[in-house]
Amino acid sequence: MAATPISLSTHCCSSSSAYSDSTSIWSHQIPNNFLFPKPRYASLQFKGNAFPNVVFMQDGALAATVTGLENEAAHSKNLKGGLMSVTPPMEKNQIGNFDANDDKSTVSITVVGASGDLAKKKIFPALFALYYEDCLPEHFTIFGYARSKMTDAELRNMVSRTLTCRIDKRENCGEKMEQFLQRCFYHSGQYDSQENFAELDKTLKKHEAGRISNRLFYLSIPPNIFVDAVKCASLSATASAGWTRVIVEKPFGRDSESSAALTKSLKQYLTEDQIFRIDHYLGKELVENLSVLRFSNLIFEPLWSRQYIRNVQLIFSEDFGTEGRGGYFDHYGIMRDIMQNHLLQILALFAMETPVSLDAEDIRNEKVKVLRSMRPIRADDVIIGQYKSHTKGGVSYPGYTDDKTVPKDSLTPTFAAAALFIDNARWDGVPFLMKAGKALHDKRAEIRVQFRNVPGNLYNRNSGTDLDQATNELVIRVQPDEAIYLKINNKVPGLGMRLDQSNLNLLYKARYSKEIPDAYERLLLDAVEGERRLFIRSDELDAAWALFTPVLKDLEENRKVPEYYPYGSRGPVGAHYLAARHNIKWGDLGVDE
Ligand SMILES: NC(=O)C1=CN([C@@H]2O[C@H](COP(=O)(O)OP(=O)(O)OC[C@H]3O[C@@H](n4cnc5c(N)ncnc54)[C@H](OP(=O)(O)O)[C@@H]3O)[C@@H](O)[C@H]2O)C=CC1
Ligand SMILES: O=C1O[C@H](COP(=O)(O)O)[C@@H](O)[C@H](O)[C@H]1O
Repeated sequence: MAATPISLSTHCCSSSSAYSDSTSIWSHQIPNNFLFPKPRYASLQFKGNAFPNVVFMQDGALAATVTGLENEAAHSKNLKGGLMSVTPPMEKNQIGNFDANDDKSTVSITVVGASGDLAKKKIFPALFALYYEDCLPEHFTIFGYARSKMTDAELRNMVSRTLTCRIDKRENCGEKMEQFLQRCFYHSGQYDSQENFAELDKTLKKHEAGRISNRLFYLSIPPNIFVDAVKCASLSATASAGWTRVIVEKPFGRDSESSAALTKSLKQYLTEDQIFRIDHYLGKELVENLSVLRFSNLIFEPLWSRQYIRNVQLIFSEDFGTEGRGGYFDHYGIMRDIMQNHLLQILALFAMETPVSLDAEDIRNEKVKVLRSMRPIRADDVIIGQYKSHTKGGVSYPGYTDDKTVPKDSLTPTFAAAALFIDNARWDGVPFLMKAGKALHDKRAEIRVQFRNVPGNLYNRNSGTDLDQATNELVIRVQPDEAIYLKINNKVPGLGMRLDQSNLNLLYKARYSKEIPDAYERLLLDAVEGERRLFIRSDELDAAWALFTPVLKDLEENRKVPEYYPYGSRGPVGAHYLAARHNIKWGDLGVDE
């Protein structure tokens, strides 16, 4: 039989082929004893065949689904039955970006700042979850690097206290934890010492045992030492044969100027492709789902414009203060901590045009375009607040400036609300309201899309229901209790004609029994796989800072005094005035919240 070109790609943990690294091989069939990287899925796209068939291979099984064929079951059976063989035989390490069964290469993940809060809280637990789900390559090692003196055993002890198992999968958890911890090591060193990084390099090499080394450095350190650490890692501990990547945590500067300077410094040592700027909100399930909702359902995209959408609200609130992080926070404030990154990233995904494909560069190109179409925020369109102490039920909650690491006269906002505008054909005149605050009455992150009213208002005439007050609203609740729900008007059952508003509700925990992975799991896996779709490109960052820098400068230079709100309240009343100026009511005040 003549050979048929097929392109083969692998991706982990999801049966949907949102992205892939492809390797073209010439073959007409695949051997039934071929080892596919467990539990990743491999998709084989046969080109030049009569039918557009895609074969998904799961857990090494030869076929789970064959789409595009008339009789899927029969073909799946045939494939399982061993009709397949590869000519020429394919090397295992030809698959995708890495092959979990690949004996020739290894991935070393170094958590720089391993003794810190984020490493303990998020990074090590996410790495364990990936290990638990068999998503890490066969040969991997995790290194903790920080100045603190620790032995491997002490690091393992520290890490073990933070690990938990998936609620829905507890089998072998203790065993898996033990195996994971045996892959964790510690190296103590300074962040600005090339010598210390050269020692780390030696230790990494020992563990890599002559395999092709791929290295991922996670900078979980304060931003003022990012460049030192990158310099030393790049000059003294770069992978010699494989790839070297660096995950950089926010903040990426405090304004356009400092962000550009940081990018310039990082690029002295790394190419843009090696820099993975993390915004963990992009790794959240419902934020990922935003594009799926828009681009895979016919009913939403046609409504996604100024023609039907009255306003969009991006809301973030936490029911605790800056506890423990006041020192960091005071230098940044809520607009830099939450709005300029997390909320703006969501806005960009929400408002961008349809990308050419789901490839990282196509998506990021669209995000940059929409960000560059936005108007820099005006000081008039921003209100700021700061929480003050409050006693409730005999418990007293501290004010922001009660934190010992915060100056007593600090004017740093812990709450802000802003109106943003996109000056393009799709969104002209539609207010995008953002609201973010700490020490509020609840914890939530959501996107609310308020639609325009129904023209004609037939039911007002006939039954006295004012539909102008009962417009449709689509809510994408990012957390907690992930959900997508749509408020619609319906008739109250009975002989009369009375209207009611109800929710069409997709509540994730009711629909899916599987636990939702933490954002850091997805992002770490993507970084290991070289998938950049959910990381911020430098031009995106520039565009984001261009929107916020002028207003931040204005507020700070004029020492604008924040509106004080009690700990645990709904925030400053100014947020309502701001919304009212745009003829809008915040959606999170309703009964469905
Ligand atoms: N914590 C969080 O929830 C979040 C953090 N981030 C970002 O992640 C990064 C790490 O955050 P986090 O873990 O909270 O930070 P930490 O303040 O806990 O610092 C991490 C480690 O860096 C070292 N370190 C701290 N201060 C200094 C200093 N002045 N000079 C040199 N080394 C220092 C310490 O290790 P040692 O002394 O052992 O060297 C410390 O354990 C930061 O960029 C932060 O902005 C982002 C989102 C959330
Ligand atoms: O980046 C940050 O995010 C957290 C909130 O993250 P979440 O995943 O718990 O919603 C916020 O508390 C912190 O101030 C900020 O730096």
